[in-house]
Amino acid sequence: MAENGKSGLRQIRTAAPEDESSSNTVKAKTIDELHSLQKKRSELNSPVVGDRVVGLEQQLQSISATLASLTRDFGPKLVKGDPDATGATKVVVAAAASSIAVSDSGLKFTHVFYNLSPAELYEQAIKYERESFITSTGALATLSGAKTGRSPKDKRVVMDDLTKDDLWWGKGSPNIEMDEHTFLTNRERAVDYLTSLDKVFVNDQFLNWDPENRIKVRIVSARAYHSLFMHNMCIRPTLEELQDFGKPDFTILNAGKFPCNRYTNYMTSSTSIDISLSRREMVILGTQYAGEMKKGLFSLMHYLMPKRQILTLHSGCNMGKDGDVALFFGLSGTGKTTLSTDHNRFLIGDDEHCWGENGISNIEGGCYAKCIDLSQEKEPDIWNAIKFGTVLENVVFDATTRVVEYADSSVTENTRAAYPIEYIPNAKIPCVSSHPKNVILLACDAFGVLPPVSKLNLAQTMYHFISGYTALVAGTVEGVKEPTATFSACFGAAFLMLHPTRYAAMLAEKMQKHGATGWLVNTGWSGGSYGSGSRIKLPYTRKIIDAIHSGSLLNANYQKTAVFGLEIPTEVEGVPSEILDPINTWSDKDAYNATVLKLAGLFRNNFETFTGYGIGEDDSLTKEILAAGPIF
Ligand SMILES: Nc1ncnc2c1ncn2[C@@H]1O[C@H](COP(=O)(O)OP(=O)(O)OP(=O)(O)O)[C@@H](O)[C@H]1O
Ligand SMILES: O=C([O-])CC(=O)C(=O)O
Ligand SMILES: [Ca+2]
Ligand SMILES: [Mn+2]
Repeated sequence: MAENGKSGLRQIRTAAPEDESSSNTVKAKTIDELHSLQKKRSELNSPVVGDRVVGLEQQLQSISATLASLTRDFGPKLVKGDPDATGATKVVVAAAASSIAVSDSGLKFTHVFYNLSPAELYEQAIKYERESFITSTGALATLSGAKTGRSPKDKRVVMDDLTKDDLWWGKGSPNIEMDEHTFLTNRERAVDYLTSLDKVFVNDQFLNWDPENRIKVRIVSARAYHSLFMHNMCIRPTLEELQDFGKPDFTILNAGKFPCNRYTNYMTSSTSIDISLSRREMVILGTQYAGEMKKGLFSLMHYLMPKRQILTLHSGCNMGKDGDVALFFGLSGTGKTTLSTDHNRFLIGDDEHCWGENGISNIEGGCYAKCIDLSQEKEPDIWNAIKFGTVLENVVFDATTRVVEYADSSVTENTRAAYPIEYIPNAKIPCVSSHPKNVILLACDAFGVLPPVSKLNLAQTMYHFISGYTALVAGTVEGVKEPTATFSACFGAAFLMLHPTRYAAMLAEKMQKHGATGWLVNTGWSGGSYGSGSRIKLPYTRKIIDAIHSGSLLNANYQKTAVFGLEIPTEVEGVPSEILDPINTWSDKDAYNATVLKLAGLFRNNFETFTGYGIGEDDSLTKEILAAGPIF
């Protein structure tokens, strides 16, 4: 050890440099003054026209109206800005008619964080939400609490004059009825909770990139996590658009962890997600899972858009360099996000779209990718999107380095990343395209009997669209893991508002009109069911998708499978030919045949509920659709 002073350690200067009073010192006399130099007045927080601060007062009035209790004739007192900021000027005191307060709640202020930037939301999350951390790549890691997925059994819709005859109710429908009074009870509960807080987050944003059918949404929530999630997932308004925002078309009151009251009518758990289409409001009680907001708005679109002859799709969408467009339908976990995010194509969107007169438009401004087992090599674009601004839900990371361990499912299998769509380098902004050439139905078949790819005729496309099949492996519970079939009409029954055949009829009409080809792609098992076979390799699925896009698969040689009657190609470039007919990959052929029949039986049973409905003008298509199922 060098301790003799000649070791090369730098000398410590004790004397002040001679030029101390010159240009290297700050222009401040106190610490507060110094700090105040750091932040310039933000255009976003206080747009100024001339010497007048615009918008603020209107925004606060409007938000106060949003948060008004229905039993009092005025909204809460709102203040813009951070309650904890030192020397914060209470910019504008809003609303609350100058009545005399009759309860304590009328005396207090609630601070409003209006459309904060990601950086500000990070600071709020890190400071006040214990479960928030910055990962090694700059994402905001957080926990969604007790719920790590949606709660479809707690999703209710108000049955009233508007919805009674129009909506899909009863067996198979995701819309559990509730009455208006109960909705208002829950609404009041959410409002009282939110206004009892010192601060709430408010996002004013848009849905749908089609400018003629854009919907204005307001989201009021209690957590920076929720505000950043929606900032990423909805379309972000420009400053000008925000100033002209006016009244929202739809509002979400998200009380997050605050539960519903089990003594309230209809309540079967402490969670309730309630939609009133008449009031154009959604109330969330007892779940912090942010996907409820995303998919609640998707349900809304499933009601609003078909009224305008626009079809809503639970699908991804991308476009080739030559302008060819593909849709990717599929239930959760089947590959919409993974396969629509393609380095060689432009991304229109990964999950929710509209198909109207002029083509496809994305409903959202962001993507929501599954992260379990995410790898840089297999999904580079998604990997690289996980950076500053991205919300990472329920992932596990190294306590010191903050490096995320994507293989770890200790919190949940459903780990997720929510990022703005422009984080994908080849996203097409604005997110609109022409009509699709290919409609790809994705199924993750854990039984391992559906072919990796089949070409479908229109009737088959409709049969499989209405069936909405996938089979994932049941949970991660110890013991035997049997695949269970899931059928979800239109690959998104959980979000449908009208009867599935109404969407199916629109899809058939549009596919016919625009000459789109249907495909069924199995992204699940090959070589046996779950347990003996293995999941089809992602690079093979990508090759199959490439061949669909390029048009080469359209003209390949085909053969027909027994039972399901699917047309399968004999060759696909880059894919071993022997896997294209699944029977080749099973060593036990009897087991294969038995499994095909088992799955066919499940399809048939499921389709029985639809046999009484017609699709299209006459009954010819309906008959063809019924005949397009498995024959055995
Ligand atoms: N052959 C394959 N094809 C597609 N995805 C695969 C394949 N093999 C494994 N995977 C994995 O399956 C998952 C597909 O999930 P993805 O996020 O694309 O689902 P999604 O359809 O977008 O669902 P959601 O609607 O819930 O967002 C990814 O984790 C992906 O890595
Ligand atoms: O909504 C969610 O939680 C995830 C999703 O995209 C889906 O389930 O389709
Ligand atoms: Ca997705
Ligand atoms: Mn989805």
